[in-house]
Parts: sequence; C-alpha cells; structure tokens
Amino acid sequence: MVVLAKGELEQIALPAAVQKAPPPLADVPEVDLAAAAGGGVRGREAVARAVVAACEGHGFFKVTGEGVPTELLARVEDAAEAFFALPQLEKEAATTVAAAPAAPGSPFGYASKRIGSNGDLGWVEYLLLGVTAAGTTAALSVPGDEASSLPPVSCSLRDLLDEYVVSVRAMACEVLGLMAEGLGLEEKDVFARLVLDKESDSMLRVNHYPPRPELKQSAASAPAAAAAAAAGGHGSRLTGFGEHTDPQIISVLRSNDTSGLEISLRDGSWAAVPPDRNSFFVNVGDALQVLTNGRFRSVRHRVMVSSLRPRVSVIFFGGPPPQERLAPLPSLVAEDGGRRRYRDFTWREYKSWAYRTKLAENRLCHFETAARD
Ligand SMILES: O=C(O)CCC(=O)C(=O)O
Ligand SMILES: [Fe+2]
Repeated sequence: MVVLAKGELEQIALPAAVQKAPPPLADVPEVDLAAAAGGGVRGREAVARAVVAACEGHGFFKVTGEGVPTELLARVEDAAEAFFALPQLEKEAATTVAAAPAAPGSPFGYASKRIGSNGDLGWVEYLLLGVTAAGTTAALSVPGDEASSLPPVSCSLRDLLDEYVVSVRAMACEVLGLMAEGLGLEEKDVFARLVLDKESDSMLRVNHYPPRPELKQSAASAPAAAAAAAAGGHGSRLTGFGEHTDPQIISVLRSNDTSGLEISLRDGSWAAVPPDRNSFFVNVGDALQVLTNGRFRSVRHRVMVSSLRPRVSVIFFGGPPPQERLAPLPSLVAEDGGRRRYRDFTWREYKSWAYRTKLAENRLCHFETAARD
C-alpha cells in the first residue's frame, strides 16, 4: 500500500472529462425481492425471469424489498462519512494498522486517488476490506481490540460493516439463486455456493467522492453559479472511478443520494444512474459472464464527479474461492449451440491477470476461447 504524504496527494493530476453528462437511464430494471419471497411459485418465477432479463440486458438492475434494516444503512452511511472526515494522517494510520496482517502488496486498506497499482487515478478515497466467512471485514480487524490504535470512529465503522456484510451477502445469494432459477439450472445454488464458500474471495469497498474542488471553492464565493454549474453538468467533469467491469461474480452497491454512477449501454453510449439511497444496485461481474457463457453481461460502469455534495457508496463484491475453476456451465454451452466462449481458469489466475491490467481494460478477452495468449 502506498502511503502518500499530504502534499503529494494534492499534486496528483486527475483525469478530467470534457464530455457532457449523459442522459439518465430511463429504464433501470427493478426487482422486488419481497415479491419473490411472498408471491408464491408464480410470483417467484416472474421475479426470476425479470432478474435474468436484466442480467442479459444492461447487466445491471435495482433491488428493493430486500429487508436490510434502513436504520443500519443510515448508520453505515454516517459512520463512513465520519471516517472520511478524519484528518488525512489518521485515515492513513488506520490503513497501516488495517493492512498489517495482509500480505505485502495487498490492495486492502485505505487509499486515496490511486486505484489499484497500475497508475489508475480518480477523485475518490476508499477503504477496501476483505470479507471473511463469518461475514466480518478482515482487513480492519486488529488483534486485541483494547490495544487497537484505530480511531474510535473506524472501530464503529468496522462493527457496522460487519453487520452490513451479513445482510448484503444474504441478499446477493438470494439474487444469485433467482438467477439460477430463471436460467432453469438444476443446481439452484450453483452461483450462490461460490460466494457462501468459507474460502470465498469476497470484498467490501467504501468509496467517498469529495465534491469537485473548484465547485467547493466557488460555492463559498458564488453559491448560485456553483449550483448552476453542478446541475448543468457542463464543463469538465472529474473521473471519480474510471470505467471498468467488476471482476467478481456479483456486486451489490448502495450509495447516498448523490449522483455520479454511470453505466455503459449495449450500443456503447453512457447513461447516468439516478441515485436511490433506499435501494440496492446489482452489477453482473466478469466471473458471472464466464459462468453463463456470455449470456449475462458484466456491465461496464464508472463514477463521474460533478456534484457539490460528496458521494458515499458501499459495494459488496461476491467472489469465488481462489482455487475455484471457473468455466461456462455445460447446460448453457449446450443452449448456445455447443459454442463454449471462455476457456476455464482459476479465480486466482483471473485475479492475477486483473491486477496486471489497467482498470479500463477488457480482461475477459484474454480468456475467450478464440483468444491467443
Ligand atoms: O462508487 C460507486 O458508486 C461505484 C464504484 C465502483 O464501481 C467500484 O468500486 O467498483
Ligand atoms: Fe465497479
């Protein structure tokens, strides 16, 4: 983990995008998990079909009725904001402690502006935490809490995230079950068991996108002009989190009410996702695209910063165990006329390839059956 001195942080030049803000995504597919749980066999089948349609379409949809306590969500959001409001040195100190038990070069812990280790930069700071089988966030645990040097705020954030992970992972697995059902697969837990496995390589990322610096300055001196600039989306927009697909099986995202998330549509254009702090958003990840032989689409997405308000998002990434061999499911290959689109590989292999590539790269190309190494 690179720990940057404060001065150095401020000198990093960030990518500015000159294009106009894209139109809002008008048809975010919505899946009501309460209807799947309480709607009888027919109701569940309808929800499973809707999930499959959304995964085949945008590879992205909204989930409601999931039963995660609203109060927990509000507390996670408050604790995350409090953590990111700490002085820079304290956040970095939390990192040092958090990252200590992890292997050298571990991506876990706190980072600012640097995304991964291949030169990707964004107007974002984040905590990246490993998720253990018990549903806890390993990278923030410190041996012997009483001896912990973590600031109290990050201890309470850690406890809340522990609780959050349990709920959100259960929801992710319910959604994965619906995907299998909707696809007509015999093994209904074929996807969920990978995320529930005690060796599952799942993660949690808490992102904080501060308001654009020039907007913040002009808000103080000329509030009306700054608000108009932010609302209009003109001029340069900062890249918060550059375009990418998530490598894992499934990602479940929740954010506060600040906009910024955009997804790439099948025609290559971009659409802004209207924020909704009362719902979760699900992304199909690369591993699920492989398992479904390309039937489900790993959605390309990014975060652009053009708001006066900070954006806070929490994303659970459900991944398989490192040694798991990933390959297109035979029944889906058969349905695709016997055409197998990806060679098999272990999750460990995929991740080590992903860590060597830039954020925006299409990593799945390397594993296509037509691809040459
Ligand atoms: O912060 C967000 O809203 C999305 C970030 C993201 O795509 C990621 O962390 O993988
Ligand atoms: Fe992502």
